Amino acid sequence: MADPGGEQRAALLVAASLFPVPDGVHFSYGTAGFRAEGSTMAPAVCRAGIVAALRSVKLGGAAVGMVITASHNPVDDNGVKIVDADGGMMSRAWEPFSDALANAPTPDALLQLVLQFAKDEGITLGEGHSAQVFLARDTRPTGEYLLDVATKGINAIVDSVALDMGILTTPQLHWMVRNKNRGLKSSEVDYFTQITESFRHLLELIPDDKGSDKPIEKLIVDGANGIGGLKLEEIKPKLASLDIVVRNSGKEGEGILNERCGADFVQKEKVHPAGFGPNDVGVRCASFDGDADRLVYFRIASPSSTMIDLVDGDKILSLFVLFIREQLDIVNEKDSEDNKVLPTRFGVVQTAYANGASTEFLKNLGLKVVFTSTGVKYLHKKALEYDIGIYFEANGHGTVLFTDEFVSRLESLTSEFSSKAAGSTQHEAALRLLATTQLINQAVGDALSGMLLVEAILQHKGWSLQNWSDLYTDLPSKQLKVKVKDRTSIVTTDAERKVFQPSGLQELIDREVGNYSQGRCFVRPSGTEDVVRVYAEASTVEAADSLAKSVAQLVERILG
Ligand SMILES: CC(=O)N[C@H]1[C@@H](OP(=O)(O)O)O[C@H](CO)[C@@H](O)[C@@H]1O
Ligand SMILES: [Mg+2]
Repeated sequence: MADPGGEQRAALLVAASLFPVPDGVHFSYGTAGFRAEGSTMAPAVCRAGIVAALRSVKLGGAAVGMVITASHNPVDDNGVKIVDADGGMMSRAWEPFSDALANAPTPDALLQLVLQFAKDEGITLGEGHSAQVFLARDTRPTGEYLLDVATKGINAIVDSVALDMGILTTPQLHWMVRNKNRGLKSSEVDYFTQITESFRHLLELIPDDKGSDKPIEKLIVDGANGIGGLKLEEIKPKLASLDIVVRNSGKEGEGILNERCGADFVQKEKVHPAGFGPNDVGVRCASFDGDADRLVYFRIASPSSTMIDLVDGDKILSLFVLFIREQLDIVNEKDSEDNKVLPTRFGVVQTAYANGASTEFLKNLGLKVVFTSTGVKYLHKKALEYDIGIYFEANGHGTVLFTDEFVSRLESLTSEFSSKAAGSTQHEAALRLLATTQLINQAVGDALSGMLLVEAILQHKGWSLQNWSDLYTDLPSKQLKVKVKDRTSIVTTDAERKVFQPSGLQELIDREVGNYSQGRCFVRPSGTEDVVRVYAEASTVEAADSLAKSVAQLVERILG
């Protein structure tokens, strides 16, 4: 490459020496970016800033994002995730470079890495390029400091602009980056307007003979003491058609971020979050995680127990699938199978953690369900292959993606209907689909926008949480973590559902599974923790527990 010049070299050397990597520390850009105890994150965050700015230069100055968050992890942790110009996760092709840069042992090593990478990628530095990086953080105490560190990293690429968007949910920043690069309105106010207006529109489109005439029942939202609750409080006045109470709202003094609350806690422990109790029995409740990109629903079953009936990501996916399919069927009602006005390739994407009963339910609807490895970046990429691609992780992260081509077909169809058949059922169904494309965050899973879509669909169908929950009954499942010497010695295949190495382990797992009715079990190394995860499903709680336990013992025995 052309020599970037002394100013650029000096800027990189200064940034690297400001935040050296301590001996013995190793950062790894995992499924959720870099994550560690917040006070140790500065070297990784600064260098992620350099990566983000380089990414923007590479993409001709398109906006790229950085979010300072550790999601559902404890309040003292923090992390950083890079958002690509399309609003999704950073291209996986850049992860090895991000890893190498975060761990560069000396300023000179860092400089050499950048120079080499810029050369390999054809990035020309120091020649009047432009780069812009949108920054956001969640409510963690180390957030402000790390945002400043990130800015220093971004500024180490000369002529880059770091734009602080403030304290936001992770999906808000993804949405802003996506919209900005599409030349669309991209401020936080625009985000709120879009989701609240499209929600209102969906409610207006509920046919008079549909929905329930009962008053809307209260919804209690667990904000995980994070940013999602604060944002929900902000838009509550615009959601007059909902009776929302926010608990663990993130307001000063209400509780500690993610501590015994939030979507991750609720989904994994299957008990109600802190701040909920016997008075809430039977009420429809939702839970966000700390950065509001996960959503689950639940209901406290009895005053004498902390146990809940969980409505997880798989059931949210099933509800969305039913609604969207119903609208598509109405739009296409008068057409023969091979001559539809709105032919649609509809794809449903899950991971191995999806409850087997949900997959069965979706297959019984005649849908093809495809599986990917764990992690949003895999699911999202797969879902992009369809006109409408819908994905969810059981833990509540997911969304619905519509191709631009599909949205423009839908737009022309709605204008055609409005001139020829205004107010017809077909016209209204097409408008509902269009409002859905506006409401759901197409950059990434979003608890706020996902919750509004759930609420709109429940009202449309006149359904209670019970009706929704009754779609199918989850198979009992159990997850365990096993600490081993080297988790990477497990290599999986078939979307992580089978062990490939060490050889022989899969056969032993199969033999165990064979002992259980409706048994299913898989093991995989976590991408975010130093553990091997074991997941088991069977026809009873005891059987699922026992299968998980036996397989965990196998893993321990073989991998130590
Ligand atoms: C079983 C489980 O919940 N795994 C989570 C967890 O990944 P692991 O690779 O399992 O540690 O964190 C990911 C990032 O948040 C999330 O995408 C994924 O679903
Ligand atoms: Mg999260």
